[in-house]
Amino acid sequence: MLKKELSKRHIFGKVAAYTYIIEFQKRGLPHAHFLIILKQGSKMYSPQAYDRIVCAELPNCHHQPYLHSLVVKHMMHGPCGVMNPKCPCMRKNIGCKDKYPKEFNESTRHSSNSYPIYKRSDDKKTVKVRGHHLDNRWVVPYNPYLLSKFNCHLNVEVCSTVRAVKYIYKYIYKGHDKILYQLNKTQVDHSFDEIKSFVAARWISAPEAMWRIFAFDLNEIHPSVTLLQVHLENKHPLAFPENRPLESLLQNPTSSTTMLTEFFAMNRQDDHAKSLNCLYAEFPEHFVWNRTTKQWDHRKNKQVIGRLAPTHPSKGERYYLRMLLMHIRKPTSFHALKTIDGITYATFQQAADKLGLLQSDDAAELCLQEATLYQMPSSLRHLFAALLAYCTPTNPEKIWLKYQDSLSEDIHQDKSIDQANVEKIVLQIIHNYLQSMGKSLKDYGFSSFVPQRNIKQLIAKEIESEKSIPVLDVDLAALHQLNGDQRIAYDRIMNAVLNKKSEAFFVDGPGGTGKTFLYKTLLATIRSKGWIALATATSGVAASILPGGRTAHSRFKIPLYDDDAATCNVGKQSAIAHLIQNARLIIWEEASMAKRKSIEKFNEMLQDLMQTNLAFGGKIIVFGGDFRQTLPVVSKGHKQDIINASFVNSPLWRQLTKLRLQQNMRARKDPDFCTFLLNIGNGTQQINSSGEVDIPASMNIPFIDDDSSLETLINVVFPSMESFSINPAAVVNRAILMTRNDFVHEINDRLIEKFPGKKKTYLSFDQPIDSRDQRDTQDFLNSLTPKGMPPHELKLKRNCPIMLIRNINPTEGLSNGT
Ligand SMILES: Nc1ncnc2c1ncn2[C@@H]1O[C@H](COP(=O)(O)OP(=O)(O)OP(=O)(O)O)[C@@H](O)[C@H]1O
Repeated sequence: MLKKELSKRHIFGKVAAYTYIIEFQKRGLPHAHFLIILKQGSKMYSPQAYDRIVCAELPNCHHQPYLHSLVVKHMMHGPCGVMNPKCPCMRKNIGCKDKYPKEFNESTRHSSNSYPIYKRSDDKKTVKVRGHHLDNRWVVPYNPYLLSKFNCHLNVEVCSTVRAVKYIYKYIYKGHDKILYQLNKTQVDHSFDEIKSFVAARWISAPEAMWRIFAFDLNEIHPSVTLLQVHLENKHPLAFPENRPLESLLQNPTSSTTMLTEFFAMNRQDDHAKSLNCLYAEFPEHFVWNRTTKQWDHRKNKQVIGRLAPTHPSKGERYYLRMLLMHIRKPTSFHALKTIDGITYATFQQAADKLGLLQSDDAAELCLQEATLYQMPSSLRHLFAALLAYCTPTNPEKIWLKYQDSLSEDIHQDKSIDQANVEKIVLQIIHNYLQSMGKSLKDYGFSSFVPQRNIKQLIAKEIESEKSIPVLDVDLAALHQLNGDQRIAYDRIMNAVLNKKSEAFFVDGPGGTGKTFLYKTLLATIRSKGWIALATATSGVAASILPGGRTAHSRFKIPLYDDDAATCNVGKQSAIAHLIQNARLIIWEEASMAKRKSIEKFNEMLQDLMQTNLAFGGKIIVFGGDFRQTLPVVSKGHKQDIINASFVNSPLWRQLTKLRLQQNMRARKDPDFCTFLLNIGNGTQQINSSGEVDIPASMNIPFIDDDSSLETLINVVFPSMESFSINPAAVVNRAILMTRNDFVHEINDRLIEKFPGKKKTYLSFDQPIDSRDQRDTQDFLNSLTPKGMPPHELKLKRNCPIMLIRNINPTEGLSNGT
């Protein structure tokens, strides 16, 4: 009925789109979150327009007695705060999470990043709710018509800013609450399979069960969205049963038909489709995809929106194909998409360039041009490789030709090398940099470039660079400092290495028990004998701590994305394959943070290289980590998804020899802190009545007010900024963790002001797609802080710590996260 009021009777105006989700909470009663997007002519832009729909005041009890009684009954918040500290909205130190009571306001006005601030007059009118007298500051915004009609709690807000809209979307898509429970049964055989006993479960109350039994809608998006396939010619995914003969699959004509190929076919053969002159994205508005016949049928009713599957620029031609599909109407084939003004181009990229769809490479060029003024050729080559890898310029060869001289200046000095060879050498160096980032110069055009194929030379280079990793005396001497547990682990591992006995280990130790100390000792011992020991870690930061460390993903070319079919990209004849075959020991630190699939793919690659079915190809591997610390990151995953993705869930886990380190070496002088940390990790720390762990008072900074408490925290963590500027290493061991990006920016701003030295500010340049919008949108774009991007205003000082967010040069330790 509510849906009908909104979308059929248009009580708020003509509706362009809506989405809603039904939720069940607390005692299980259903409620809906509805987001309505109005059509252009109906959109509200002014506070006066908001007032026509939303009210946040008590109505007049004489003129509107019914409405007044409903507001009192359903729309008064709390009371909370001092009147009722136990109200469910109350949060420690913050007060009411919904920020009630609100302020009095003479009139409705815009607010910077949330819902509007509604009119709440200070008219001294109060009502008695749950034993307390409440005024207009406690009224939850409502719509008088809907409230009177439905006689229930119905909060109506105007989403006047992008942030408010994003918040609502988050609400709508956040999914259901889940709980995790463990089944304990009497063990007959005394074996307890920890993994199997974890089962994902959803709490369903009786009303929700009824809702589902009657198959009522739980959510809806209107218009619905059809996702359209985007693939290169004959490169579409095909699903088929495992035992189906490949021949029959190939003979089946529908094996080669997809949404895209049939879109082309319709544009060639169907008169209606031809007359529509559609873009691919518009096509589903008129035709519906029949999955069984794999054909587009004429759409009779229902409104839908078409969306092309997103593609990242790094996907090369597929990205440019998508771009063309977004702009070319009624294409009849892949070939037709490449044909512009009668000329057929070799690639989709060239066609897109010809159509003027590609951004100019100005920014990349300007950056290189500026750098040529003061940087040495070797740094310039690094920069050029980074620009290729991260800025995806549209015409890299053109930029290369323009700056070739500056990029080759040093090699040119060597008069024994002729011009043609200088070019080859410089391109090879750039190619090598790109390879360390998992890319190749070939990915960026450079059709005439032939990478150095002399495999013997490449093998020698890889082995040479591993063997040249310096062995530090302190790491060698550390052998005599190992504590009892470390010594046992060291002896077990070295015994396997010396006797070439295939075995895989897992070094399990809570933070600070000296895992890294042990790895460094092992690496030093083995390398000092002239043998190869590969040091890898899941994260770039951990890898940078180990001598010669690389991330496991980059070292073993493990696929980054969860693609079941993908394998480690290590050819049997490649230099890396030889390096792995020759390695006496492989260390993988922070394996607890790696996804089990990555480790399973690593195992398959080793079995393939070593031609054996033994676990990890019979190599001696030392995995390490601490499952009490960070687990694998599963995007938008719930606890159960994270547990499922963990190494412990892999069949390989059972094949590892577990070595335990227990003595905390980092905090030997603070045993209370050690015990506290360990208890948290083990889940044995006592919890309070709300199910939370109380942080001991000695570790807390008392809350006085936002400003002074934050200042105290900063002073405790960074007591002397002066000393850090002399000894930069001291500062990188300290950090303040925050829950939100805007808090991080606020603290970074404060810290950089305190840091000694002259401040330098770097500004980013934001550009809207349509340059005519530059004036209106620039400030807004500058205010955005998307993840993985530095802020618009980046303030730095010499020696201040920074964290890289790209793999600039992994071989030199400049990887993401370091
Ligand atoms: N046997 C030892 N003798 C002296 N110092 C040690 C010993 N073992 C470890 N340490 C020191 O203790 C500190 C913690 O060790 P380390 O960083 O190796 O622990 P970790 O288990 O890797 O910790 P985390 O899990 O937090 O990374 C380091 O400063 C290290 O030098």
